[in-house]
Amino acid sequence: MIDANELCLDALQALPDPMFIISESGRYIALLGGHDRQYYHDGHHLVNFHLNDVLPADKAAWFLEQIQLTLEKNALRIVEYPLAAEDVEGLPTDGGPEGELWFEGRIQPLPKPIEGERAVIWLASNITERHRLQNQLQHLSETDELTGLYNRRKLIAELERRFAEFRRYHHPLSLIIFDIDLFKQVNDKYGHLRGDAVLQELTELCAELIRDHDTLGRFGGEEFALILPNIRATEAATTAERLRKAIAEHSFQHIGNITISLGLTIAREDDDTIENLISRADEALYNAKRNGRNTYCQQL
Ligand SMILES: Nc1nc2c(ncn2[C@@H]2O[C@H](COP(=O)(O)OP(=O)(O)OP(=O)(O)O)[C@@H](O)[C@H]2O)c(=O)[nH]1
Repeated sequence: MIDANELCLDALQALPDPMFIISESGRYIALLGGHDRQYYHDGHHLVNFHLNDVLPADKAAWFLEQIQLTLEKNALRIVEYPLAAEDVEGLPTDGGPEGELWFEGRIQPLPKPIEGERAVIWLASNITERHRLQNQLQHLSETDELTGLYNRRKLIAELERRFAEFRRYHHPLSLIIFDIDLFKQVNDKYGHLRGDAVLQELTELCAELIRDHDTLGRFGGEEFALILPNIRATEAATTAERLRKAIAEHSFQHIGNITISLGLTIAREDDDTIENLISRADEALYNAKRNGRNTYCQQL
């Protein structure tokens, strides 16, 4: 006949992921499972130590906060966090995965106190590979393949974020939309691949001319957008002129000189959405084209 207690214990010991039992004050009460050294280090020495004894202060505080929140909610909580073997005092470094690992922690309150203290089960699954893929996917979904710049989707999200800051804190915000003049002729004369190379070279040139917190992205086709937070209209106009001049003076590989036209606007108190900003910048760009190209116009 099967001994249910023995089976339970065997099953717990064989858990693929480490299961910590941690008290409300942060003491490791027990550790079960997690024996595969391909995914986990041996953390058995942690038992009876306190989170503060073995983790850097900020990490220990974060773990304690998660335990507290779980006990308050009295329900399962799922968190994701990075942790490297070097972060954990006394962890044997021979064997076990290297570098920063990402974990999913499934934290569940225990029904009864242990030695007078409330406690949780903290099941830690190594999700490093999943995390890496998620990052890669996110990067792909936000990036324009040809230029490596933010794509339209990410630009819109970034503009939304900056516009919310403008509405909330009245931080000034400018938007420049620019596009290459007569780019169709470049493609027709030199071919699409050379045209692509121009888009890449132009990207590198522009990236050198903007501030760290400005956001440059490809809005679509040969159209780019530059989001300039915390800048006055006059400074944004200086940036527009700087870009225009730098492009006009640059000799692009194989094709020589090209020019761009730019439309500039700033966020206004009566703007309801970023669509207002985008359409004013577009209008300004259209005016720049009408004014003979290789220039910038503003629609404030
Ligand atoms: N090589 C290349 N060309 C592109 C890409 N995206 C858009 N284009 C080209 O950009 C050109 C845009 O042409 P138009 O909209 O007529 O504008 P334009 O010739 O630049 O003229 P203006 O904007 O009026 O100065 C088209 O020939 C598109 O094929 C791209 O990824 N690579």
